Amino acid sequence: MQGETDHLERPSPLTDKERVMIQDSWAKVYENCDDAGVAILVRLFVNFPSSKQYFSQFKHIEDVEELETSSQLRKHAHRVMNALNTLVESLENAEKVASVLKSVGKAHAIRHKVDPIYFKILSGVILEVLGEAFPQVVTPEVGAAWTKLLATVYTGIAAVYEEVGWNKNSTSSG
Ligand code: HEM
Repeated sequence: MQGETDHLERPSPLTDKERVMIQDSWAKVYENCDDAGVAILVRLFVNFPSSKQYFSQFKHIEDVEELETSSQLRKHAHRVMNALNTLVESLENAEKVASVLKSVGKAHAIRHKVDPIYFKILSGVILEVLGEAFPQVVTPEVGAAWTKLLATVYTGIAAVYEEVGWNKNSTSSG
């Protein structure tokens, strides 16, 4: 069991300053919520094509424009951005954060059978795309605060996966 817990090492809680930096920078990103969400998910699927395997409607699509216009992709982008918005709005409310992570984690583990590694990969992609799209907003300090938040999200999701008895070998992706 010990070997399984390294990814559950929780980052320290966000400081007040980090919370404010995240909320201020998110406000700019959220103004362009749909574009930013689609850019993030397209980057995920282009750079890590195996992450497409879970999406019935575009798992075989490679053309970037086709990916961008896929309604299943756009819908998921919207859902991801909405969930992130709820998290950012609730940074002061640990219970709310835990409940969002629980429902996202459970759905992806049990219903969608998504390997949790993709949540870690997605965190890196979010940072990369936001840094490129909003270089003035995402200063190194702001980037560091986001890194911490996204690590918290990932460890929270990984804990839920463990709680529901996630087993890599039971995926249907084969
Ligand atoms: C912060 C990260 C993420 C959030 C907040 C998120 C959120 C959501 C939400 C709210 C739904 C719809 C409700 C549901 O069916 O449970 C959903 C569906 C789904 N998610 Fe995610 N998701 C995230 C990451 C991922 C990743 C990394 C993958 C796979 C690589 C993934 C694959 C899916 C799939 C396959 C569905 C079903 C899509 C459909 O039925 O059209 N999600 N996600």
